[in-house]
Amino acid sequence: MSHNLFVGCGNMGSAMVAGWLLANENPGDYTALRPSGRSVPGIRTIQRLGEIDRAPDRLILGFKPQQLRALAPDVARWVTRDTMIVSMLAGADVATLGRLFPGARAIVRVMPNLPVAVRRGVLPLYTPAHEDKALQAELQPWFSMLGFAPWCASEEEFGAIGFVAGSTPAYVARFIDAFAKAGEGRGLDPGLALTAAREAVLGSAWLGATTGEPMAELARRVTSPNGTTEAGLKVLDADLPGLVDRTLAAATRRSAEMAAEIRGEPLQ
Ligand SMILES: NC(=O)C1=CN([C@@H]2O[C@H](COP(=O)(O)OP(=O)(O)OC[C@H]3O[C@@H](n4cnc5c(N)ncnc54)[C@H](OP(=O)(O)O)[C@@H]3O)[C@@H](O)[C@H]2O)C=CC1
Ligand SMILES: O=C(O)[C@@H]1CCC=N1
Repeated sequence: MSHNLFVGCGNMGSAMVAGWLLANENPGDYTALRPSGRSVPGIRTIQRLGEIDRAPDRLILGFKPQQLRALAPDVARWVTRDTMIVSMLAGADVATLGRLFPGARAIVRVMPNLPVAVRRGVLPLYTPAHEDKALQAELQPWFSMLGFAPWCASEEEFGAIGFVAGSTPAYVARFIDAFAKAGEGRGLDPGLALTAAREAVLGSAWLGATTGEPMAELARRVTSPNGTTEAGLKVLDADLPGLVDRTLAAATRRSAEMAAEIRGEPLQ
């Protein structure tokens, strides 16, 4: 049994743990380091690395990217040739991770999103040893317990999928809230408006995933000629593609800034 040690297990680490436990993983195979002493439901939590009772096979970096350079020397002391580094740190590229953890068996990047907690996440994967089919075969079932876990051929592709999926739960939450607020503005009870908007988004994505049809076709099937949806889409279509593009561009810029900060380069 592999020992999976989270160094930092807050929002995202805890979501991953919840997903793995939901998939009937053995809680004894997971340990979380949280300096605050807060618990992670279902697994052992420690406050210092010195408290681990066995060497980790997979050491999962779950703290903030800005902490990487400060924490790496202490973490590296627990890395042997058998230890895999799994990094979920936005903006920390494999070259930087490789320099900080030179003795590791492998470096794997994952960019999960929050629905991993209910095993419906999107979690792109990248390793510089991506041609190593044995490594991929070893890890695929583990990550796939949490959702859609594609291996990326390049770090650029990994970054692009991460931008499409990693933050999307936050964007979708805003989208649902905007519809709920608009419903409230039209006299709906707030709870009813929120439930209706959330279920409509969930049902639409579910339907699209079930039929596999192009999103344009799904939209067409909703849109009666000269009906209400057509009138609404004329407004939405004028702004949404540009808005989404600017949103991802801002996240991409920030990721590049964070990568430079992590490498210790001065900000532009
Ligand atoms: N949130 C998200 O949706 C996503 C996050 N990520 C990445 O996940 C990582 C964590 O983000 P998120 O979970 O949101 O952040 P949180 O702030 O929720 O979690 C950060 C964790 O780091 C721990 N920590 C703080 N200081 C130390 C330290 N000195 N040593 C060890 N651990 C420490 C915290 O401990 P304590 O719990 O005790 O406070 C906490 O568990 C980031 O690198 C982010 O880029 C990637 C994809 C999506
Ligand atoms: O906001 C962030 O930086 C992290 C990475 C993707 C989602 N949350």
